[in-house]
Amino acid sequence: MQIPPLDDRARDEALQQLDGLVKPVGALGRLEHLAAWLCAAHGEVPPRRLDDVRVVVFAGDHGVSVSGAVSAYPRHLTAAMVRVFLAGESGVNVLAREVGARVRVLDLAVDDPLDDVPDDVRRHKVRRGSGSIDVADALEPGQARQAFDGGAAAADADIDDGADLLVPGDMGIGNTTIASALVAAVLGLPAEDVVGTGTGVDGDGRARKVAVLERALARAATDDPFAVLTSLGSACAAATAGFLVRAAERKVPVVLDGVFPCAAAVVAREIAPGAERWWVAGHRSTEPAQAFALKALGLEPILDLGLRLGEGSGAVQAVPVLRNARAVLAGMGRLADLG
Ligand SMILES: O=C(O)c1ccc[n+]([C@@H]2O[C@H](COP(=O)([O-])O)[C@@H](O)[C@H]2O)c1
Ligand SMILES: Cc1cc2nc[nH]c2cc1C
Repeated sequence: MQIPPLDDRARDEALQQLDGLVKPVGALGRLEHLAAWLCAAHGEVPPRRLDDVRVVVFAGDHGVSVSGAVSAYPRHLTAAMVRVFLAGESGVNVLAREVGARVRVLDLAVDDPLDDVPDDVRRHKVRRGSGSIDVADALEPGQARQAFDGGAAAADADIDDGADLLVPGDMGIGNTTIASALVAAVLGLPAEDVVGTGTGVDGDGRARKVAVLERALARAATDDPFAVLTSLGSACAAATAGFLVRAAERKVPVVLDGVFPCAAAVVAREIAPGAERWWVAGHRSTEPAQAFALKALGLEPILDLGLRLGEGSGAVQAVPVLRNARAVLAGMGRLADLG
């Protein structure tokens, strides 16, 4: 897939202008790098405002959560949370409202008919629950591509509607096991290194997750990124990858969230090398797999608040920082004008 480059001239021009603002050189730290990144993405100095921010929460279930062994919470909470997102009462709904971002939820593979929710929510639904990766492929042949295209269509819809910035969110009991599997497979890491405690499992729970992952990694075909999504991923992981790649293709910056979107990003970069240049990391999650993913993508998280909620909740809190980065470059005076 062809990913457009960022504008290095705009980046250099931005860095030069930042050095000339009424402050010691470099005094705005990483805010300066973020401002220069936005200039490179927009191809202009200063960059455009980031007024229209959209979060898409990809929701789905996994075979690994049926036994209740890999999460601190039961599987039916995924469907229940879809209704909470629709009611505007989830963590990300509240945090997004504070920054004026819109949130929508898409059911890719929730194990519930959800026939009480608007049809639009289910328009990209691939199946009810992905397969249990320790014993079978997560997806049937063709479903990874179908979900990837659904995620790309979701990005297209928001971009066509005027989005300046996109945020992929996730909701799915068992998601941290799937995210760890993707990171381990793509980066060649052992299960023991990538598995975390997710929603809050104890030591035994974490050991069960490691065992599930070891069986999955021993079983799975991982020769290309779509094979990885099919064998170890999920409909949501494939959709998130499609969302990320399409945003990059259309030159719309993305703020990544926690472990699940970052794991999807590692796979998406295999599908579309260079797409990662269009993404920033919103925050550092508590999951080890996210740290490995960010390192591999060359991304440094903006915030580090110990969050482990998912949903896009960390990424939306980084949006004001990005807006501030643009504002200082656009609004501060110049040292040269002091005389
Ligand atoms: O974003 C993170 O890093 C993160 C860390 C731990 C848990 N979560 C959220 O919790 C759910 C997955 O946790 P688990 O324990 O069921 O794998 C899923 O809905 C995620 O959005 C998210
Ligand atoms: C209640 C709840 C809300 C969530 N949001 C994202 N993951 C979640 C997991 C649970 C259990």
